[in-house]
Amino acid sequence: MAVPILLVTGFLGAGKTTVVNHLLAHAEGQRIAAVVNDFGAINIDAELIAGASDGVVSLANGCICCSLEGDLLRTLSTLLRRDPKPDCIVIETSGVADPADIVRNLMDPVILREAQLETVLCVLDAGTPPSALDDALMRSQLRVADIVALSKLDLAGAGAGVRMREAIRAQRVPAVVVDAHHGEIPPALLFPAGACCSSAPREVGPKRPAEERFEALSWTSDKPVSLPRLQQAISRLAPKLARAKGLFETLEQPGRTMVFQFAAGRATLAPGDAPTPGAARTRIVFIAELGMLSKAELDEVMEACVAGG
Ligand SMILES: Nc1nc2c(ncn2[C@@H]2O[C@H](COP(=O)(O)OP(=O)(O)OP(=O)(O)O)[C@@H](O)[C@H]2O)c(=O)[nH]1
Repeated sequence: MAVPILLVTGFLGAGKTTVVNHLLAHAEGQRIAAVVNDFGAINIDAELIAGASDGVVSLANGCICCSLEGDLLRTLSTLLRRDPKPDCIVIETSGVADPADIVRNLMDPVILREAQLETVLCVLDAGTPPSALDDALMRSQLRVADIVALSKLDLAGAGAGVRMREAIRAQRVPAVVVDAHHGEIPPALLFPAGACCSSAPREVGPKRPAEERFEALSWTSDKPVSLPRLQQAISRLAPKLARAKGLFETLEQPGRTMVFQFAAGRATLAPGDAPTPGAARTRIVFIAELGMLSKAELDEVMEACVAGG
């Protein structure tokens, strides 16, 4: 019996890792292997996924729909040779990935013999302006989906779910639309029992030329950051950012890792796990549209956040 694959797509910061985390935390004895793809050079997502030490494979510094396509197939082959085999595999794409290309890559005959794409889930921030669904990348992420999960309904305000459903319908997206409060989606919806072998091969359109639209810039330091200065730095950088995320220690609370997230113009901080041995104390990835932010500007703004900066 082929191992079912769940492909999780969605725009930068939509809530994909949150969904994968919830799924792994509610695996109920299922062996779920996860492959996470970070567009930036630092594997932030792998560290943010529960139980990252076993079962989670990170592919960073590129996109599995184009530059890391071979790595994805090799990783899947390795996962499928594990003994015992995983019961299912989750692939979390980066927010800039075109899932149609990944679907095409998963049609590789060697992989197809043992693993089959079961469900494509697109996570969509319910606060996304409906006009943004006209964007070519978002449209591609929605079109290939079997299920669209609306995230951040708690932030989007009354009526956002209804408005978003209408906007999705207007795009003629045939997917089922569900609410995902903080990543909560019933696992049975994502891996319907016994459905795998019966699913028909998917049709994928012609390959689109890779569009270099975003770039990821990393900033690391072995020093902890000053929290107020970091807040100032993020306010300065925010207008230029599409997404940022990172792990760091603060001067105010040394020895504790904080998780920083910036998505859809909103920044949050939360306590993280214990510091990772051997990793830099501060690791932040910034994603911006090409040409919006230079490394020199980023370094200048961020260096002011560390002790003595
Ligand atoms: N309030 C609220 N926050 C959410 C919800 N879902 C996700 N988030 C937050 O949104 C931010 C981005 O979520 P992620 O799950 O990291 O998003 P992502 O799509 O994996 O991001 P990339 O992989 O960088 O594209 C994090 O701060 C999450 O905690 C939700 O339903 N409600």
